[in-house]
Amino acid sequence: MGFALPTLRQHSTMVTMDSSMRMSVPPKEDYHNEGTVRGKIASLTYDTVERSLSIQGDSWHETILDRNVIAVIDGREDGKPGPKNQQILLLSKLPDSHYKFEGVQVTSLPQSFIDANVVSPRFAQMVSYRSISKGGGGSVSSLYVVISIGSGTGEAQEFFDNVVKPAFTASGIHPFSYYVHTTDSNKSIARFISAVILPRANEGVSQTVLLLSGDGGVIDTVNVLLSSTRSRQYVKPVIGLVTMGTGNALANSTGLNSDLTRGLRHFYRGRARPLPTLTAIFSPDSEILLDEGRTAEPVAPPTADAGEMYGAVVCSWALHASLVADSDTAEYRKFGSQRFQMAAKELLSPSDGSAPHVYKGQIILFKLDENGHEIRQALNAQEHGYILATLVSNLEEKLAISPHSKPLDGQLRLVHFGAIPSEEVMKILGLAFQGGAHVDDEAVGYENIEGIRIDFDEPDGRWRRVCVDGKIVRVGQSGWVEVRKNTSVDVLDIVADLEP
Ligand SMILES: Nc1ncnc2c1ncn2[C@@H]1O[C@H](COP(=O)(O)OP(=O)(O)OP(=O)(O)O)[C@@H](O)[C@H]1O
Repeated sequence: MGFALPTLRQHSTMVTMDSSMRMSVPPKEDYHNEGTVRGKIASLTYDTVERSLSIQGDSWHETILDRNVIAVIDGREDGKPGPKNQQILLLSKLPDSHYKFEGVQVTSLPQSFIDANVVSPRFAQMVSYRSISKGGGGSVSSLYVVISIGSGTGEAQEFFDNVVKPAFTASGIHPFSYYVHTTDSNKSIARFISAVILPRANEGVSQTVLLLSGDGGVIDTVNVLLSSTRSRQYVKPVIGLVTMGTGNALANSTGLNSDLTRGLRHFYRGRARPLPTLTAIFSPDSEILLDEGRTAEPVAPPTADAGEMYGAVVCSWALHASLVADSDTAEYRKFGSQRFQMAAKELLSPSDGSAPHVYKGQIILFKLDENGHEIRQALNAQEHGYILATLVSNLEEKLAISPHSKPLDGQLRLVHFGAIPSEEVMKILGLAFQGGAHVDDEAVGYENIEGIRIDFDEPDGRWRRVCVDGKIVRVGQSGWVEVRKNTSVDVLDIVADLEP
């Protein structure tokens, strides 16, 4: 045949100890096989340390990294002799930041490579269900794709066209078998969830929604589902997330962004897991700020005593809420996640030469004692700089605001510090970008909480702004907010490929 075999490397991790503590080397075909790639004969070697597949052909060589692989589709067991046809769903990033998808046809992949990349049983079941449902027409269609064209820097449509759609087709999910919703306003996702997903979930239909969005798409979904009446037959929708946002806190904290597939690998390989959420209750005259703060609408319905909002990421006041609010303009958004640091600098060293604001209010923490009973603990300080309760570890890829948080662990944690000099604040925020080292700084408080209540003592509404997952609420004069993690309601699952 005339093609050179690659030199086999010694795979240290492939050597294991059996029960009698003798060295046991797995069979060679676990990580090395002779097969074909794109119809050409090749020698395939999987390195489980580097997580890379080395392909040696007659006069060519190629390396495929797991982090570029959306998934492997293993051939069907049809009982026929000969090698199984398999497919590697491969994503490459081109130099101009565009993506190229290829369904690489192969045979005889090493078993260790298949094991590390094969689609999950959940995904395989979704595909086989669709193939027997005659195209998913009528009432059987339960897969939806939402393209949020306003997220991040506007890549969602192109990513769907160039990657998601062809990857779906290659895996047996044909365009006629799922429904695509493209956003046309900032209310689009909420309306879609409310009009399509919620009624069917209440009828007991299982549904999967792949969101191409930032955190916003998930949060809109959480808000519709938690604020609506759910029937006894309610079946939690399963959400997949392809990360297209600016901060992508949820994705970065859940590991969805740890490969090059923008979360698509998790959708193919992950399990559905409950998404932890929080509820923020606001005093009656609080308003959600819209259109860069130019307009506002009440949080509470007209006759209600208080208004509720729901989140899956963060609820904050003081510096964090102010910088999120100030940076939420078309002008700032052009700078991507840099916008937060730019707004923080302006708040800490105002360009008009004034001193940074000292935030005033009374804070009570809700905690559990050793018997699991709730206790209330007032913070001694009346003056604050930073108050942030979060369910996630990372607000941005490198901003580890709560380094002890584990993916989807459901623990609400408070990060806080008082009215300290701006230089010290900058130092603390800098440490947060260094693996979350700020939580060891003596000026910073970091603790597990069940919830928090803030009674504001701020005459100017600008300093009563609270952030719930990026949305800004201006609390009414002498108003309050009470935030709690949701322990008894569980309205949706998110797909993530995590360690069991
Ligand atoms: N077609 C559209 N027209 C107007 N607004 C849109 C449209 N599509 C999406 N939006 C809005 O754009 C915003 C995008 O938010 P999303 O969270 O998805 O991205 P992001 O803010 O860039 O990222 P992150 O929240 O992760 O930082 C949402 O408020 C959404 O409702």
